[in-house]
Order: sequence, then structure tokens, then C-alpha cells
Amino acid sequence: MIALQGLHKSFGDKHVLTGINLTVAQGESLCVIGQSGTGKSVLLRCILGLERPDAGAILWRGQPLDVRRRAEFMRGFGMLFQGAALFDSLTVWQNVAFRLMQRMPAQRAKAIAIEKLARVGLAADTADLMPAELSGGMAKRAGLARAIADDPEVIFFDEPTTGLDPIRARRINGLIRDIVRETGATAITITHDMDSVRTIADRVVLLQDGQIAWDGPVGAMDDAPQLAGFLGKAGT
Ligand SMILES: Nc1ncnc2c1ncn2[C@@H]1O[C@H](COP(=O)(O)OP(=O)(O)OP(=O)(O)O)[C@@H](O)[C@H]1O
Repeated sequence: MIALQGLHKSFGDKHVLTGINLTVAQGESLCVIGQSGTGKSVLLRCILGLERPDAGAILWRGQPLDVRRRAEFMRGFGMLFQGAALFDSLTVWQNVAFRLMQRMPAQRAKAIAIEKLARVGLAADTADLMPAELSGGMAKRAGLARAIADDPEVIFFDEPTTGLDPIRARRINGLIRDIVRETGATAITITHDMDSVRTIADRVVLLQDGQIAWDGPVGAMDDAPQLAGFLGKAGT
């Protein structure tokens, strides 16, 4: 579904990505892990078209993701941002329905928003609140409802548990796992949180020194010597 071929990205003389080859299959849930500053966000930004790689190709459904196809790709993905990133001046339902309202009447978009809010455990009366009235956990759920509002075929999760206490983090991880499974969406998550990885991922990729240092099923993680240091450090 998405393939990265020989992706390179530098900033000045800082070589962040030095030849990333990665294929993500349809319906797969991939977590990208790595120490701080290893280029996880840069990788995500390259896929989203927010950063232009210096070399290499990004393929989507087997074809290069050029300018023309990117618009179609962008319509088909959802994203849960770090910190939820809701628009302060819009109500919760308007945030969730933001993209839907571009192609359907507001009443219909609101009905879908309320349905998605229910799916993430937020009651209908949350819909008319402003983001400032939500707790951190509720805002994250609203961000998740927005990510799934348009039934995306690919969902990106950027550090989905950042800022949440362990109990709320566990709930969000469970919710993400269930939603990804039931929708059959392809999921790409970047995270430091190994609980997220164990709950959400089918497959794990370790980014290190600009390259993929390990790539395997989540169940093989504990036996991978490449991950030993990382797991120990991340678990503290
Ligand atoms: N626009 C930019 N200009 C210059 N350097 C950048 C830019 N974006 C990222 N970098 C550098 O690229 C490296 C990788 O950054 P990135 O944000 O991808 O790391 P990360 O693995 O996501 O880290 P974290 O887990 O802390 O978010 C860092 O050294 C960062 O300073």
C-alpha cells in the first residue's frame, strides 16, 4: 500500500534519513520506534508530503506519490496529532466533521461526528463543547474521532499517548487497537511508548542512525538483540 524506496533526507550536513526502504501492507499496523532525534517525525513528514526527500521514492498503491496523486492520497488518510491539535475556535463536532463539511450538509456531517464521538467513548453532549472545555484524555479522544471521521484507509498516529497518564494512555491504546482492527485501516504510528507498541502494532520498525535497524513482528521484539538497549531504556 505504501512503500518507501531509498529515502534520504538531510538538513545541512545533518543526515537524518540515509536510505530507508520500507513497505507497509494494506491493513497492517506498523509502529516506528527509535530514540529521540532519530528522524521518526521527519519520516512521517516525508510520507505526508510536508517534507521533500533529497532522494528516493514514496509509492502508494504501487505508483509514485506525485503531486497529482498526493491530493487523492490526502483525502484517504486520517491523522491523530500529538496533543490532539484541535482547532480552538470550533466546537468539538465541527472539529470532528471538519473535512466532512467540505462535501456534505452540516446537519449530516454533525450526525456522523456524533456517531464517531460515541465510538471513541464521548457522549453526544460533548459535541457542542469547545476544545478548551475538554480534559486531556477527552481531547485525545476527540482527535481520534476526527482522525476516523472520513473512514480513512490509512491512519497516522503521532505519539498518541503523549501527555496522558498511564491509565488514560492504556485506554487510548486499546481504543486505537480496536478501531484499527474493526475498520481494517492501515495504521502507521510513531511512538516512544512501548505499551502503545505492544497494544497497537502487528509489526515494529526501529529507526537508528538514519536507517532501519530492526524490522519484525511485535511478538519477536523481546528476542531481538538490536532492541535490547532500546527496550530497557524506553521502559524506565
Ligand atoms: N526542519 C528541520 N531543520 C533542521 N533540522 C531538522 C528539521 N526537522 C528535523 N530536524 C532534525 O532532524 C533530526 C530528527 O528529528 P525528528 O523530529 O524526526 O526526530 P524524532 O525521532 O521524531 O524525535 P522525537 O522522538 O524526539 O520526536 C533531529 O536532529 C532534528 O533536529
